[in-house]
Amino acid sequence: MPREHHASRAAKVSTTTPSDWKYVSEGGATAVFSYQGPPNPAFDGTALRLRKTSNHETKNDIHPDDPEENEPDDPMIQFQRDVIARLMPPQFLIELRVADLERPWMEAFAAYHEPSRPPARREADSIDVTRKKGIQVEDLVGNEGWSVEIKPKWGFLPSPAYLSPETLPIKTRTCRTCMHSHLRQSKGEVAAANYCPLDLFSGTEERVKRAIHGLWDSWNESGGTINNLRIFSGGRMLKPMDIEQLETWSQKTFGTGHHAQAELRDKFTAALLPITLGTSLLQRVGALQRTLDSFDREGFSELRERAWSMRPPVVSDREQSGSSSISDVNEPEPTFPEWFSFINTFTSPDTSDTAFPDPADFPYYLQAYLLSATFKDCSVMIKMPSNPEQQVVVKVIDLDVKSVKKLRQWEKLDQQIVEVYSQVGLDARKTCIDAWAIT
Ligand SMILES: O=P(O)(O)O[C@@H]1[C@@H](OP(=O)(O)O)[C@H](OP(=O)(O)O)[C@H](O)[C@H](OP(=O)(O)O)[C@H]1OP(=O)(O)O
Ligand SMILES: Nc1ncnc2c1ncn2[C@@H]1O[C@H](COP(=O)(O)OP(=O)(O)OP(=O)(O)O)[C@@H](O)[C@H]1O
Repeated sequence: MPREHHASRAAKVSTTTPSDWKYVSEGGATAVFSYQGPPNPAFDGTALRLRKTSNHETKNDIHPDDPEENEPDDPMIQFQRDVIARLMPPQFLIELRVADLERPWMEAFAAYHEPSRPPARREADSIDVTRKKGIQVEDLVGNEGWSVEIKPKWGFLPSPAYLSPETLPIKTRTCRTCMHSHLRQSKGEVAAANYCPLDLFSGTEERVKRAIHGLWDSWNESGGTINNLRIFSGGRMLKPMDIEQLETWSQKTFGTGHHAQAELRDKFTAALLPITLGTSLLQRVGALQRTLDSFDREGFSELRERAWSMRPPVVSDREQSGSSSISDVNEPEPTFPEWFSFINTFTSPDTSDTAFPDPADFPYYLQAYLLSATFKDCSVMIKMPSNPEQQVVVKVIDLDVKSVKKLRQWEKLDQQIVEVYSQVGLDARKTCIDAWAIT
């Protein structure tokens, strides 16, 4: 059983003022603010990660029904401690502390920081002022020096074992992220179309260099709006069109301010390449993504169907919900004791890949699939030293628990990605090479 859980707690954030915090950035679920107030050992060098709430619909939240008065700690904290920490060396993880929040302070905080948020995000969601708990984290951007954030996405090609004859030639040639970028472009959306994660995960100099070039080019072409690459300098996110800001960063970092874009890209790549090649973090993330998702979405859906068909013929959830497809009904969210037992099995030396998974073991494979999704969506933060005494810091962030409520969405997205890519002519299809493919 998991140990009794007592997460460490942050000092009272309501003793700070909203203006002591500076907006850093945000993702789909949370927004992050760096402490920049008066010197205070309880907050210096830390950031606050706050949950957001959709302006339009209920989010795929794992604990939406908890009464407000006994809101649990953010599940990410226990998930990192009991699950992620069993798979990731500690040097790659950041400390997470519970930050107690108070409604009036949250309201003032959200109102103060709203103008700093990107318009598209403001339209979609808001800081959830009803939350009583946030997370205080080590600030990887800070006020000095510069940091790079890479969201690598999916670093592997699926095993062909469970693919349909129609999708097999497509999915084993072009990686999911490159196909997803194509889908986004076909819808007129921004995408990192010059970047292939299989290059980044390859571990070979030429290919990693190509991946960093691709990230830079997409960052540049998208006006810095892609989420696969973010560059921070002096606590602010750099934007390629802000020439003055770019020149200041270049001056401080590379000793000369004025560079042609290609020259700046080369300097950026030269700084990042040895770090990317020298860390074992990417290989570990890629290996976890791959081993936890060993049947692809298609094999997983088939296993799920078979598991449902084996259930006793009582009034099924499907009938109760009036639904005709299992895709519309969810299994319960795994509990922490279940996660604990999963990770024991997964890390056990006796666990071997089975060629034909038993549908009776579906709960295990469901957890594996959810955990794979966490690693497919995480980001790598690289904090460059701001003086010769410091070392480069490489951390993995955004290791949230994924919800079973996303299964249907993942199924639909997978189908759509392949369907749209199947319309690309054979000659125009990208060939992505998986350096770590299990043969
Ligand atoms: O499905 P994907 O691959 O597009 O990933 C989603 C991300 O889109 P991306 O492709 O990285 O731009 C998406 O990122 P953005 O909101 O687009 O920055 C989220 O990370 C989302 O996770 P969650 O809903 O916040 O838990 C991610 O959803 P999950 O698939 O991880 O559930
Ligand atoms: N420890 C940190 N220090 C500095 N900045 C951070 C830190 N953690 C996160 N950030 C910034 O805040 C952003 C949002 O955080 P995070 O990725 O955890 O949110 P999310 O909503 O779960 O993202 P996603 O939608 O990608 O799942 C990150 O992309 C990064 O730019």
